[in-house]
Parts: sequence; structure tokens; C-alpha cells
Amino acid sequence: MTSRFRDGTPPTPASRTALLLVNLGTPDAATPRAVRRYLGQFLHDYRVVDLTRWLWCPILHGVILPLRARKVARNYARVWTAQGSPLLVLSQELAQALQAQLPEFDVRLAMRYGKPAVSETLQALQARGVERVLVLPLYPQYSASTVASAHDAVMAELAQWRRLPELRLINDYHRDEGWLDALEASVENFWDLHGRGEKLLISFHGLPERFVRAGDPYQQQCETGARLLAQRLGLGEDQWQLTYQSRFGREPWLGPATDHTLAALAKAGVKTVDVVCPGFAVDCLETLEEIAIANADGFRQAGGETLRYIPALNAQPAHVAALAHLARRHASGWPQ
Ligand SMILES: C=CC1=C(C)c2cc3[nH]c(cc4nc(cc5[nH]c(cc1n2)c(C)c5CCC(=O)O)C(CCC(=O)O)=C4C)c(C)c3C=C
Ligand SMILES: [Fe+2]
Ligand SMILES: [Fe+2]
Repeated sequence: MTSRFRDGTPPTPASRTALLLVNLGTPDAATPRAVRRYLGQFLHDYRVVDLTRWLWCPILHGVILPLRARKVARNYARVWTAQGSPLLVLSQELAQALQAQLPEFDVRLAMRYGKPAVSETLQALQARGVERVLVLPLYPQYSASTVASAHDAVMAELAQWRRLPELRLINDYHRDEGWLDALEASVENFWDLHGRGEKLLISFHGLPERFVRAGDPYQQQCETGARLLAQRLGLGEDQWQLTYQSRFGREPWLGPATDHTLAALAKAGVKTVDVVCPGFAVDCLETLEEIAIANADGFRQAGGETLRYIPALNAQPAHVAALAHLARRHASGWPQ
């Protein structure tokens, strides 16, 4: 008898508890073809673009993919490394560092779009007889467009299994003490090495305002985290600002926009700005290209002098320690 379920192979003695890290995903190459493939998958996700297919597909296939893939591939080429896309390479480094701290887990990295796919990664765990899966999307703040979408991908794969693992899903860690400690130390260390700019921008990836009106807690979580970070750094209200970057499409997105704020600061006579992006667990196109290259150019063109981008937490030991602690807390009660 054939079954519509994936039954897996007999268990192996390796750790049967998995920590599944899920990040957004990235193209395989900095070419228009690879970027088109990646954006095609990304922008067909209804969690990201919630328009009906008959309306969205003609715009996506006819206008956005042909025009955007070329431009975005050039942007990727500016930050591509010998090992591949920064988002993938840095997520792999983070996963390896977490595995070293968490011998009781089988730590795996998957990408929501592109490779390694969530489905393949879970199937590899199934082949090793996984019994418990803790899913940690690498987004400190919850948005349906990112975290819920990662969870959807996990559930879509598990819907095909006969014997389900126990499953726990982490939604966010936007006010986790360990994560805030790591962020605070990272900014302080940067300032110890480079001195302080006149202003600190705390820049998050944007979101359509409509998503927030529909109940997405993302904006509130960004605001809470930014305020806690500014308090820990001892900053007065005029020394920092929360902004949103990476707008996409024509409808209103959360503001104030990072690029417009930078131009306004430059015009007001501010010469040196530091930018930190606490919504990105690891560096990627949106930090290394958009902030550190494109926005730094825009700031200078508007009359500013120096924009200094403070790197994401990446595989810094304090970040690894915070995520390891978070994973252990969420796995409490499970056999070691
Ligand atoms: C950190 C949280 C993120 C949220 C929230 C988010 C929402 C969101 N994004 C788009 C559209 C695009 N985002 C793109 C790149 C990108 N986005 C995030 C993270 C969040 N997105 C990351 C980490 C990256 C970088 C990927 C990499 O390879 O380095 C892109 C692709 C680039 C481009 O074409 O400009 C798009 C498109 C929407 C529409 C959205 C919320 C609805
Ligand atoms: Fe389509
Ligand atoms: Fe995005």
C-alpha cells in the first residue's frame, strides 16, 4: 500500500532534539537570473504580499521581476563574498557557533526562500529520527511576514509526516535580556573603538502600515526594543531616533524612513551618524548594501560627512550565548 505520508527511516542515536534556525533566504548568485528565482519565490508568499493572485501575478511577472532582478543583482554584487551571500555565510557561522554551545541539540539552519529549504532540512532530521523540534526564526521582532511565514513552511512539511515530532515555535525575542545585553555591548564596543557619532539611528526593516493596523505587533516590538536599548546606552531623547528602512511597493510603510531621516539630519548640520539595525540577526543586503553603502552615499550627498554602520550581532559570542540561553529556556522539560 502506498502512503501519502513521509514515514522516515529508523532512528539513529544522534540527539533527537533539533534546534531549527530559520532565516529569510537569499539568492544562490548575484545574477539577475538567480535573483529573479529568489524574488519569485519570496514575492509569491501571501504572508509577504497579500494580494489575490489574479491581481498580483501580472504585476509581479510583467513588471517587478524583470525590472527589479537586474537592479537588485547589482546591489548583491556589491556585498557578495567568496563564500556566497553574506546572509547565508553569516547565518551558517551563527549556526555552527550555536552547535558548539548546545551539544544537547542537533542544530540546523534552513532558509524560508531558496536553500537550504525548510522542507529538505526537516526531512534530513526525520531521517535521523528526530523526536523534538524547537523552531527559532532569526528575527527578534515578530511579524506575520517573517516569523509566521517561517512557521508556515515548517507546518507545510510536517503536514506530510505520519509520525510528528514534538514541536515548539519561538515567536520573538524583542525584549530578551541576553539579546539586549549583546546589543548594548556591541554598540558600546563600537564606540570604544571609533568614538561616538552625533546621533544614533536605530533602524528596522519596514512593513506596510496596513499590516500593523491588521494586528501585527512588529512596530510595537521595534519601539520597545529601541527604547530599551537607548535607555541602556544612557542616551537622551535628542541623541537617538528610531527609523524604518527597505521600503517596497507603493502603499504607505512605517516611518520615519531611514534614508529621509539621514538626509534631514545632514541638512540640519549633523556630520556624523551611527546606525545600528537590531532587526537583523546577521548582516545582509539590507544592512551591508542599503545602509553601509547606499544610505552612507545619500547622507554625504545631502551634506553629511560620515555614516558608520555598526555591524549586526552575527556570530559574536554574546549573541551566541543569548540565543543558546533562549533555546534552552524554550526546551525546558524536554529530555536532554
Ligand atoms: C528583518 C525583518 C524583515 C521584515 C519584517 C521584512 C518584511 C518585508 N520584506 C519585503 C520585501 C523584501 N525584503 C527583501 C530583503 C530582505 N528582507 C529582510 C528581512 C525582513 N523583511 C532581509 C534579511 C532581507 C535581505 C535578504 C538578503 O539576501 O540579504 C527583499 C529583497 C531585496 C530587494 O528586492 O530589495 C524584498 C523584495 C516585504 C514586502 C516585507 C513585508 C511585507
Ligand atoms: Fe505568479
Ligand atoms: Fe524584507
